[in-house]
Amino acid sequence: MDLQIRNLSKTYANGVHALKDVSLTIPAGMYGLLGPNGAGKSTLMRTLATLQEPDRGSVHLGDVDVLKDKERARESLGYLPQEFGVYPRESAERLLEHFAVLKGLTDRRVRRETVDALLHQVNLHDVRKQKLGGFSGGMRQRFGVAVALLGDPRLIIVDEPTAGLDPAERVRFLNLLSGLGERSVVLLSTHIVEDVAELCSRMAIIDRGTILLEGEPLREVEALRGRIWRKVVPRGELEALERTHAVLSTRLLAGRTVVRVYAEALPGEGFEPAEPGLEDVYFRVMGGHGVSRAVQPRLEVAS
Ligand SMILES: Nc1ncnc2c1ncn2[C@@H]1O[C@H](COP(=O)(O)OP(=O)(O)OP(=O)(O)O)[C@@H](O)[C@H]1O
Repeated sequence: MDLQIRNLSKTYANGVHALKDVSLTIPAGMYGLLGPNGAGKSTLMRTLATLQEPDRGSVHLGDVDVLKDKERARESLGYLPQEFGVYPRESAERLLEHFAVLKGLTDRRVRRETVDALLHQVNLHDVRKQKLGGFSGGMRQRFGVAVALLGDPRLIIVDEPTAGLDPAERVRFLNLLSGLGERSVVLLSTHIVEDVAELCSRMAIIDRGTILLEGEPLREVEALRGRIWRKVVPRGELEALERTHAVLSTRLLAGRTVVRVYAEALPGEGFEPAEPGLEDVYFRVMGGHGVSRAVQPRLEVAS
């Protein structure tokens, strides 16, 4: 069962063209949707989750027409939004039970077993009697996953889940997600490149409503092997270098600037070959799209 997205377009009332003819085929497994803020990720996620309408296009999950048959689609859907409100005075166990009733788990025994298993799965069983108001950000996110997993969904949508989590919570949360992707489509939307690099077997990069790249992270990284170079440069030289080289990214390291450059062959004196990473793929694809950021990647090479 895969998710087929065809020619989705959406323009908001204020004229923002948030999705421009987006088509993707997403197989079972972890799929990363990567893009900067405002790229259109949430618009796409909310559309797939049947929470808003596109202007054009179609979405099929297996044989379910998601946009036309929303009721059926919702039965196979689990959605973890960027932020969700919880009832702070309820315990994790009680609130999950409540959501289970809403999801149609009416048999008391089955419901209890399901809730119990989910609390174990997201590692909240020990704290199931505690009030959600006292939970950390990571615990809330894991509770959100338990809610999203009710009813054994075929499509799990997770929108920007690791923003605001501390490193230990993040690792724990990503491990939890990676266990889900075997039978279902798990769609992870994020602006954090490492989340995708660590977890996803396939991915797409989106910016300004357009898919810029679709593929396998490992393969895309390998394709850059031998073409990524690094150099430590004094501050004053950076600007000149950016005019003559395809600078992908710069990073401050102990007061000096480390520059990463894309080039088919040794780009000049003082450069050394660097191990390519998904961040290089990302910056290379984003280059030339006029993204405003402190360091603007430039791909044109002056003659
Ligand atoms: N309800 C809305 N009305 C008008 N414009 C909107 C609305 N929702 C989103 N937008 C605009 O559409 C574009 C895409 O937004 P979207 O939230 O889908 O991006 P995103 O990739 O999820 O970014 P973020 O990580 O910031 O949420 C942005 O320019 C945003 O300002």
